Amino acid sequence: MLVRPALLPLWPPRVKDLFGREGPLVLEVGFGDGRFTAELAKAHPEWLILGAEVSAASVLRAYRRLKREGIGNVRLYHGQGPFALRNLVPPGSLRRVIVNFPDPWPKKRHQAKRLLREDFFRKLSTRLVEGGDLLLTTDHEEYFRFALEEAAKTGLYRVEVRDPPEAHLRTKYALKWKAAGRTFFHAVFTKVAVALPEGQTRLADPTPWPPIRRYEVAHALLRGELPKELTLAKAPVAIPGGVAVFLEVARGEEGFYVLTHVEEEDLTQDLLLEVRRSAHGLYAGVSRFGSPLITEGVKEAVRALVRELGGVGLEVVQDHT
Ligand SMILES: C[S@@+](CC[C@H](N)C(=O)[O-])C[C@H]1O[C@@H](n2cnc3c(N)ncnc32)[C@H](O)[C@@H]1O
Repeated sequence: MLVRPALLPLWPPRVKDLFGREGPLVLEVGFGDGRFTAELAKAHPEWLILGAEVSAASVLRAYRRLKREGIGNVRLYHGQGPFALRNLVPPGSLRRVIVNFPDPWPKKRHQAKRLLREDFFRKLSTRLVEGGDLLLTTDHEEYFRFALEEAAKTGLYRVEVRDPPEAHLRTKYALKWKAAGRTFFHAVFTKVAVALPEGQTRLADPTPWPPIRRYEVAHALLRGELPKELTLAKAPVAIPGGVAVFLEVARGEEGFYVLTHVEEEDLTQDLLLEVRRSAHGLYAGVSRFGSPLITEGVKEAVRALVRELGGVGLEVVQDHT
């Protein structure tokens, strides 16, 4: 029931491989405790529902609920909605996206963190089927207006403002805000066109916004003695579309573990890099711990680590970064 992208041989996976059968595909972003997801799955047993949620505690809660209720047509992904949309959903395949009570990020300086921005609506158009839609329900009027404006900027959606369907008012947050006497807002954004890459008048690329590229390995072998201490620059390293930061270095039996934060477009990972003895020399590269996704950004972080090791006199003999 849990989707582990690192273990999938293909991005995006075929719908049949993910769910064991074909069917109308629906994505819910930010499913929280999963009570709405469970109700939706039971009300539409023919639907295939992929949920994305960044909170690990919520994923666990939803996972237990779905298991308890014997629900088989839901897959849960622990991570960002845009990541799921980009890498787990084939282009032109989504019937519906559901967003119930998205985090509103009310402060002006935090608005870039909002999910329903112009860029998201553009990308979404590449994954929705013709006539596919996004349903938004929220208690936050300012975010609601913001989402309407952002979608309108794209010219890719027909938007209808309606009363929220009853089922969308039974989520955990809906019940909380109902008890507080809040008003609810609901809109249906129906795709009428797909975003074209700049300068193009028709869609030539069969996979607009292609999935993130993954790699098998990211390591180097170096000649020299393992240093007694390893001190790495704390300054962020620029990587394509983001940054990497070495947060902490810990000493282990065979060498050092470097807790590394890598932020790329649609993907944020905290992973371990290792500098340790191996049968072929000193290994500097990604640790398998936590099955990280080896992306261009992760490779760039390894390159930065190798550069630092070069600075303390270690010489690269094999470079697989
Ligand atoms: C206010 S809660 C609403 C939860 C649930 N939909 C409900 O109505 O009870 C917002 C949820 O969205 C999740 N979330 C926020 N940003 C997200 C993102 N980019 N991708 C996936 N989940 C996200 C949060 O962890 C949180 O569980």
